[in-house]
This record gives sequence, structure tokens and C-alpha cells, in this order.
Amino acid sequence: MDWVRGETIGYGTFSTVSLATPTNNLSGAFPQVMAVKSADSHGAASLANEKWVLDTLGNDCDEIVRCLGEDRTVENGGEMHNLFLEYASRGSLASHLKKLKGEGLPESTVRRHTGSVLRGLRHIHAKGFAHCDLKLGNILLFGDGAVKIADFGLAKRAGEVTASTGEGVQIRGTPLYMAPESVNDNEYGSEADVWALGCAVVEMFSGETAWSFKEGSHFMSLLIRIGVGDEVPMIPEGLSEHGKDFLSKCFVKDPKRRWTAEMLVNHPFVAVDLDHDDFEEEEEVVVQLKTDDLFGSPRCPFEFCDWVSASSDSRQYHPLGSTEERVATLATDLTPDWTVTNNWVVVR
Ligand SMILES: Nc1ncnc2c1ncn2[C@@H]1O[C@H](COP(=O)(O)OP(=O)(O)OP(=O)(O)O)[C@@H](O)[C@H]1O
Repeated sequence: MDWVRGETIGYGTFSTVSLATPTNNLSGAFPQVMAVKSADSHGAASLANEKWVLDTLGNDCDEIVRCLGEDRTVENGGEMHNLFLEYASRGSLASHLKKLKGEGLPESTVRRHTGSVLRGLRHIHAKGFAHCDLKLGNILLFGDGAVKIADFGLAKRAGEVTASTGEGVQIRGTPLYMAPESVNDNEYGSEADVWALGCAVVEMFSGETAWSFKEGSHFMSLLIRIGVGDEVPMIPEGLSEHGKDFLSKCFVKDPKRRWTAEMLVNHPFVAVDLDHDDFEEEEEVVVQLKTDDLFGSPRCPFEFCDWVSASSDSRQYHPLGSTEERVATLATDLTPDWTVTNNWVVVR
């Protein structure tokens, strides 16, 4: 496919995303406008991983951004790796929220977006992958109202151990969305995606990050709050009871007891359908909201309503030492960047 690069629409850590128009598209095989994610040799591995994951996930899930192919070009004397994606004309949820200047989205919209992301996550997890970088910047809004998960540069097969550079906390994605087991044990599985989803829901609804932190505070203190003790992200007061309950299922410190995407997809908070999406007035039609049924008939051992999450016991044996010991050994001069961390940062 011949194509022409258009204006830049987004920046990532290793890549730039621009518009792309195919020039010989007589067969109509490609959309008129696409997004092209481009990286030089530094971002090539991440783009290759993204392509492989998207190809493996297939095109049968409407909540995952579609990959339309890849290409290499020589630009300004250097080789560029290009990944073609379907274009989300309304940008990311992060940019959408920024425009609201600290206001959150109406709960009905949050519920609809959450349902879409959950269906995407369910597909990713069913195929044996974990996304590992779920955040508002990686949730895209399409012109027809579709909401899709993007940016699979850090995605990996669940259970796959990524090359570790030793002890310490390895930060994948943004620290603000990190799950306790990622802080404590460097574990990034499907459970960590569910924790991150909870953080995204809080941010969508409140317009604020799920963890509050003081301007200029060191991200170490955040990691300690996430990894040690019973504290969980704030659950917005104004959220409905269903919403609060949904978040309480995401913010379970023990990953084994956290609800899965498969379970959450049937939670009353997201068991809604919207008959249209005009982005102004969202008419919500609750379908088959049989609360008794949903909570009365557990589908798996964790799905019972009076279950109380066990707090993580920091005294448990840990091969690398206790959580406190691990976190206490952390010391770095890294400047905190709360929003974007694409690469692995090893904190010793
Ligand atoms: N298909 C798309 N359609 C429209 N905009 C997109 C698309 N893909 C990415 N973008 C925009 O570009 C930004 C960066 O893209 P992406 O997150 O995929 O890159 P990255 O290099 O992996 O970034 P990060 O450092 O956040 O992991 C997104 O936040 C979004 O605003």
C-alpha cells in the first residue's frame, strides 16, 4: 500500500502517531483515513510486539483497536517502523477528559465506557494475554461511539516472565495504575489489568487520579501506599452503590481474590445497553438487570456478595524479602512522571 503521512495526532514514549491516507486504495481494502504509529529503531521492538499481539488477538473483538498492517520507510535519513491502525477520530479518553478541565464524565457514560473496556479485556485475557498498560491514554474514542483498547506495546502472554534486571520494582506503564502485586512481586497478569481498570473508572468519573498525591511528592511514597498496608484508591462519594461495589471488586489487594474481567462483565454497574450514542444525551436502557440473579448465583468461588477482601498480609514469606524490606530498599533520583512511563524503569 502506498500512503501519505498526515498531521501528528499523538505522542508516546517511543512513537509518534499521525494520520495516514492510502493513495492507491482502488479496491477499498483500507479506510480513507488511518492512524500510523511510527518509531525509529528504539521503538521498533515495542511496535513489533504490538503487531504480534494484535494479530494474535484477531479482529473479532469490537473493543480492541484493529491493526491494518505495517510498513517501513526511510525518513530524514533514518528507518521508520510504521504500524497502521484504525483511526479513532475522537482521540483518547485522556485527551477527552482534559478538555473537561477536571470535571468527570456522567456515570451513564462511565458505565458504557467501562463495559466496552471490560469486553475488550475479557477477550485479551481469554486469549492468554495481559495488556499491562491500561490507562485513559490507551482507551480510544471512535466517531461512531465505539470505545476500544489500544497500545499493546507492553502486552505480554499472561504468566510470561519478562526479562528482569534483578531485584527491585519494575514499573510497566504508569505507577498510578500499578497493582499491589506489580509493586510487591513484579507480577503483571490479567489481574493487574483489572486493578488498572478500577483506577481508570475512578478517573473517568471524578476527573481526578485514583490515588491522590501531593505535587512534587516522590513516587516511592505512592508505591509504598499501593504495595503495603490496606489502603486502596479512593472510591468517589458521588458514585452509585453499584459503582462503588464494582470498584470494591477491582480494588482487592490480593490478585487471587480480585474479580476477573469475565466476572465483572456481568456486574450491574456495566450490565447496561445504550440504544444510541449522540454524545450529548445518552439514553440508558438497563437490560436484564436482575441483581438477585447476578449476585445470588455465584459463577465462581469469589462471586458471593458478602465476601470481604482479605488484606494483603505483608508478613507473608517473600522470596525477595518482605514487602516492607523490598520497598525500603528502593532509592532513586528519578524524577516522577505520573502519567507516562512506557519503558521499564528499575528502581533499586
Ligand atoms: N488509532 C489511533 N487513533 C487516534 N489516535 C491515536 C491512535 N493510536 C494512538 N493515538 C494517539 O496517540 C497517543 C499515543 O499513542 P500510544 O499510546 O499508542 O503510543 P505509545 O508510544 O505506546 O504511548 P505510551 O507512551 O503512552 O505507551 C494516544 O494517547 C492517542 O492520543
